[in-house]
Amino acid sequence: MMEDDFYHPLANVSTPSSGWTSGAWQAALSLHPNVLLALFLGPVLIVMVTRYMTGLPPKELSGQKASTVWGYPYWIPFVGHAFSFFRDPIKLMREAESQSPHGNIFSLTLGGTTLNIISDPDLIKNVMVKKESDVQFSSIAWAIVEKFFGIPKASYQKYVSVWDELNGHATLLMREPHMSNMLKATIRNLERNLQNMITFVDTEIDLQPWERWANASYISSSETEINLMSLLRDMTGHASIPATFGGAFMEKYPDILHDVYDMDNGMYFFLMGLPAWFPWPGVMKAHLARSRLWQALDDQQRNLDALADGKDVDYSWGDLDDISEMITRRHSTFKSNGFEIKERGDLAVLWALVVNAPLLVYWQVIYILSTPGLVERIREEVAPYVTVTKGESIGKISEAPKLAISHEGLTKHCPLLRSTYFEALRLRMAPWSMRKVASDVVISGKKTDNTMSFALHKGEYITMPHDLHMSDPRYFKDPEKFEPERFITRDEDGKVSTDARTIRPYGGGPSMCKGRNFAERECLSLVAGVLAYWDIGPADKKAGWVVPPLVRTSGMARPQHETRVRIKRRTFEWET
Ligand code: HEM
Repeated sequence: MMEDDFYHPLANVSTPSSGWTSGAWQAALSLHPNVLLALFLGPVLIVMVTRYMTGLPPKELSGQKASTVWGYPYWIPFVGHAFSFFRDPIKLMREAESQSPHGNIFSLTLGGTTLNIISDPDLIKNVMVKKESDVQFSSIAWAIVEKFFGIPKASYQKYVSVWDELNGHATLLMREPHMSNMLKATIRNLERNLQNMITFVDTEIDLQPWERWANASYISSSETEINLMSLLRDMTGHASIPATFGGAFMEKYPDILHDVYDMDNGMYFFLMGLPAWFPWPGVMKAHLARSRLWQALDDQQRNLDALADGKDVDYSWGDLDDISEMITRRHSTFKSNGFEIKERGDLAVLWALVVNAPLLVYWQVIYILSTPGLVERIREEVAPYVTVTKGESIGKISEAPKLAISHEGLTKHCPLLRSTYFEALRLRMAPWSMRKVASDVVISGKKTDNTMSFALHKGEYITMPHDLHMSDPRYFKDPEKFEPERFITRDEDGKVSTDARTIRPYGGGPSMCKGRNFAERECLSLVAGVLAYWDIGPADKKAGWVVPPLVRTSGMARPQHETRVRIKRRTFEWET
C-alpha cells in the first residue's frame, strides 16, 4: 500500500556502501517514486501554499470594526521578505504600497516577525499618540543605546530608573532660557569661525583644521579650492560641540568630529553585533572611533566628578564652566545615581548633535547654489539678519570683516530660506520611527472620506519610514525635484510664511527629536552666514553644479561624492 511505502525503513532497502554520499544517493534512488515526488514537490508546494495563503485579502473584523492589515504576499515561509528588504527596502515598500488595498499601510514579514509599514500621515499621527503600554518605544531605544553606543548591558536597570529624568534634560534643548543660551554660544562660534573659514595660505600647517580635512588647495591669496561637504560639515560641528560640551573638549580632542563620522559609518555593524576583529572593511575603524569617543567623554566625566567633589581638575580642562546646562544636569543625574564612568551615555548626545545637522547644511547649500538665481534671492532676503561690517584697521593691517547673525530674524522673517531648509530635509532625510506592539491595539486614521481602523497584534512591529511619505507624489508634486518655494504659503492679506506640511524629518511622538528647534536655527544661521560672506563656485566650471546622488543612511543621506568648489570672500560695499 502506498501509505506503507511511506514508512518503508531505509535499512531494509539498501546496505550502506563505501561513502556516506553514495549511500544517501542509493537510498534516495531506491525510494518509491511518490516519495521522491513528495520530496521534490514538497518545497515547491510549501512555497505555493505560502504565496496563496499570504495573498488572501485582509479580513474585516466585524467585532472590532477594524481591518486586518494587508500582508504583502511572499513565497518562502519564515524568511518572508527578508532578502528584498535588506537589498532595497524602499523599492520593496513602494511595490507593496502600490498593491496594497489600503494604500499606505501594509505588512511585511521578516524572519517570522510582522512589520506593519505605515506611511499614511493620519495613521502615523494616531500611532504617535498611543500609550507606551500599547506601542512601545523604550525597548527599541534601549537596544540602540546598548548596541550602537556601547552602554553595558548590565546598566539597563540604572537607565530605567533615570530614563524620564534624562529625557527631561534633553527637553532643555526646547526650553527657554536654555535653548537661547546654547544658541548664543553656537552662533558666537559660528560668527567667529565663518569669518576665518578660509585662510588663503599655502602652508598646510597654517590651515584651519576644517580646511585640512576638506583638502584645501591654495589657488591665490584670495581664492581656495576645497571639498564643500567636508568643509560645511566640520564648520557646523566646530560651532555646536564647544557650545554643548565646552571649549576645552575640542581643543583636547581635535579629531572628535571625525570619530563620530567613522562610528556612524559603522552603525549597521554595531547593530548587527559585529566585533572589532570581524574581517569586513570599516568594522575595526568604527570600533576604534567609538572607543576614542568613549575615552574623551570619560575623561570629561571624570573631571566633572572631581569638580563636583571639590578635587583637583586637570588644568587642561580649564574651569569647565562653559559646558551647557543640559550636559551639566546629565552629569549630576549620572553621578548622583551611582553610574560608573563607563556607564554614562553622553555619546548619544554628541552623536545626535553631529550626525544630521551638518550634512543638512551641505545639502541645503548645494541645492541653493545649483538653482539658477536662488542664491541672489536668498542673500537679499537674509541681508537684514546677517550683516557684514568692516573690521578694525591698524596701519596697513586690517581685521577680517565682521559677521553678525540673528537666528531669530532668519527663522521668523526669511520664508524662502526656511522653505529651502524644509525642502532639503524632505529630499535628504530618511528617518524611520519604530514601535513594538505591546498589546493588541486598533489604530485609526482618515482615508479619503471615511475613517479606517486597523487591528495590530501584540508582538508585531510598526515601522514608519517617513521618507516614503516625503517622496510620495500624492502629497508632493514632482517629489524628486528641489522646489525652493514648496513650503511657502500666502494668506489672504498676501503675508508670506512657511508651513512644514506633513513632512516628518524629526520622527514623532514622545521620541521626536528634542534638538529640532535648535537644529533649525543653527542650520539657517550657518547657511545664511556662509552665503552672505563667501562666493562659492564649482571647481569644474564646464561641468557646473552637480547635486550628488545620495548614499542612504539611517538618517541624513550622505553624498555619493564630494563637491569640489572654488571659494572667495565676497566684495562688500566699502570695498567697491
Ligand atoms: C537637521 C537636524 C536634525 C534632524 C533631522 C534630527 C532628526 C532626529 C530624529 C529623526 C530623531 C529620532 C526621532 C524618533 O525616534 O522618532 C532624533 C532624535 C533626537 N535628536 Fe535630533 N535631529 C537633528 C538635530 C539634532 C540636534 C542638533 C540635536 C542636539 C543635541 C538633536 C537631539 C536629539 C535628541 C536628544 C534625540 C532623542 C529624542 C528622544 O529619544 O527623546 N537632534 N533626531
